[in-house]
Amino acid sequence: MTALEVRGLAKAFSRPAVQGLDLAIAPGEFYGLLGPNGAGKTTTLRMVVGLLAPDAGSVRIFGIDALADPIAAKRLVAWLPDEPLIYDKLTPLEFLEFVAGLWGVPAAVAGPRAEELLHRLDLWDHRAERCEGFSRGMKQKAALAGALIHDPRLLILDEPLTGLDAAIAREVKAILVERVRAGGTVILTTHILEVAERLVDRIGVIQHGRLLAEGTLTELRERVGRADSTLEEVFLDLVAAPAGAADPQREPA
Ligand SMILES: Nc1ncnc2c1ncn2[C@@H]1O[C@H](COP(=O)(O)OP(=O)(O)OP(=O)(O)O)[C@@H](O)[C@H]1O
Repeated sequence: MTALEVRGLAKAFSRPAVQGLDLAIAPGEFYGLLGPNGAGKTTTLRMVVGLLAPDAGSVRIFGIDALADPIAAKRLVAWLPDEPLIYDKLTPLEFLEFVAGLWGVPAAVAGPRAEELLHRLDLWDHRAERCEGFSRGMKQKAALAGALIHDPRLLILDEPLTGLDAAIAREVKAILVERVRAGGTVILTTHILEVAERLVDRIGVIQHGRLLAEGTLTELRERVGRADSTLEEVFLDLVAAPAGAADPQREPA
């Protein structure tokens, strides 16, 4: 069973944003979705987590049809948007208590988990302060703690490291890697290609709402014929190539 299976996903606003996208992500995989600005990454993920209705296609989360049974699918997923909203009249502890309640996590489980998350994310000393006075990075950390409080099987994060200082970014990366090692599935988007290069198992590159290339870094390097190059070089080659040119298995049009 896949953790996430997307088939023929499509969404148009004034122009097509996602065009017949297929993705299959295995349980325990750390997957990076990359693409230039406006490629359709956020639109794809918003459809996956049920915040946006697709025009066409299907989404399965651990075998559950997310369009037919959105509540069952959503129970397995946490979504951290790039600009998360938190209830900033609450303190981080109150926020986590509130979010845990929404997920039906028993207080005896949520309490210690909240404490651990706040320690790890360096928010413990601020646990009794209202989030409204927090910096952008602190709010982002509180939101990440909220995403982890119900211990989701599939964690989806949109640009999770933007705005975080180096120490916290490292801690967040460590938390994500630990989740994957423990069998969790993590999908993230990032423009920080060094992050993707070091963290993820597999990379999907999308452009104009279509999957341009997918594979491990080694596979992507082979595809563009650059054995020792960085992901940045591979990525720039892929997105600069005319459609189909980077794929040796594809017949020229
Ligand atoms: N709510 C919306 N209304 C109209 N157009 C939208 C909406 N959301 C996204 N789009 C358009 O869909 C396309 C894909 O946007 P999307 O945000 O998915 O890209 P992205 O890959 O996440 O980009 P970025 O890296 O800049 O965050 C863009 O052309 C964008 O302008």
